Amino acid sequence: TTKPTKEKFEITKEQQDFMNVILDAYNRHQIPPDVAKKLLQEQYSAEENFLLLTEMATSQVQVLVEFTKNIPGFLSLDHEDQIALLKGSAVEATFLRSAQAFSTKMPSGHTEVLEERIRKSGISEEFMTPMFNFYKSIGELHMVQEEQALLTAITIMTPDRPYVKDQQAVERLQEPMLDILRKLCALHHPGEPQYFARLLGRLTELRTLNHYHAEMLTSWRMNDYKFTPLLCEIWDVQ
Ligand SMILES: C[C@]12CC[C@H]3[C@@H](CC=C4C=C(C(=O)O)CC[C@@]43C)[C@@H]1CC[C@@H]2C(=O)c1ccc(O)cc1
Repeated sequence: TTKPTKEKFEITKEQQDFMNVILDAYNRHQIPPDVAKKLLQEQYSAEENFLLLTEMATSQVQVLVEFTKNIPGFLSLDHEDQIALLKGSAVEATFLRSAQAFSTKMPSGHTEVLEERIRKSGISEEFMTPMFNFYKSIGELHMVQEEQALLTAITIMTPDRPYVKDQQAVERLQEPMLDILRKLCALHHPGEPQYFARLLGRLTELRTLNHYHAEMLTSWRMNDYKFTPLLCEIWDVQ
C-alpha cells in the first residue's frame, strides 16, 4: 500500500533534526578568510594561480573531511570503508562545492576573479569546458542550502565506491538522506515535480568529472606543477 500523502511529503521531527546536523556541519566549515583574501590580491601568472588553487583545494579537502565526520553514522562505519568513501568521493564533493560556490555563496567579485584564475592555471580547454558546463548546470538549479548540504552528504555516502566492503551499511545511511532530499525538493520547488530527479541527474554528470580531473592532474604533473601531500593522498597522485 502506498503511504498516505501526509507522510509521503511531510518532513518528520527526527528528519528535521537530522537535516539541522548536516546543515550546521556544512555551514560551519568555510575556506579560511586569508585564503579567500589572496584570491583578490595575488598576481595572475599561471604558476601563481595554480598555487592559489592548490591552497584552496587543500583547505577544501580538510573542510570535506570535517564535514564527513559530522554525517550521522559515518564514524560508526568500518574504518577502512570510511577511507574508501572519502577517497572515492573527494573529487566529486570538491567539484560540487566549487559549483555551489560559483552559483551562490561567493562574496561579490570573488566569482569573476576565481573564474579568471581557473581559466589561467594551466588547465587545458578540453577540461575547462565540461567543468564550467557543470558549474552552469548546477547554477540553473538554484538549490537552497539544505539541498546543497544534503546532496554533498549523499555524494559522500555512495555505496558503490571502489574498495567499500560493507555496501549495505552505506546504503542504510544514504537512503534516509535521499528521502529527506526528496521531501525538501517538493517543499522548496513545488512547481517542479521533476526537480528531485534533475538533482540526482547532476550526480551522474558529476561522476564524469572524475575522469577529467584525473587528466587535469596528469597534465599539470607533466608540466612539473607540484601538489600538496594531502591532495596526493586523497586523489591518489603518485
Ligand atoms: C578543484 C579546483 C581546486 C579547488 C577549488 C576549485 C574552484 C572553486 C573552489 C571553491 C572553493 C570554495 O569556495 O569553498 C574551494 C576550492 C575550490 C573547490 C578548483 C577548480 C579546479 C581546481 C583543481 O582541480 C585543482 C587541483 C589540484 C591543484 O593543486 C589545484 C587545483
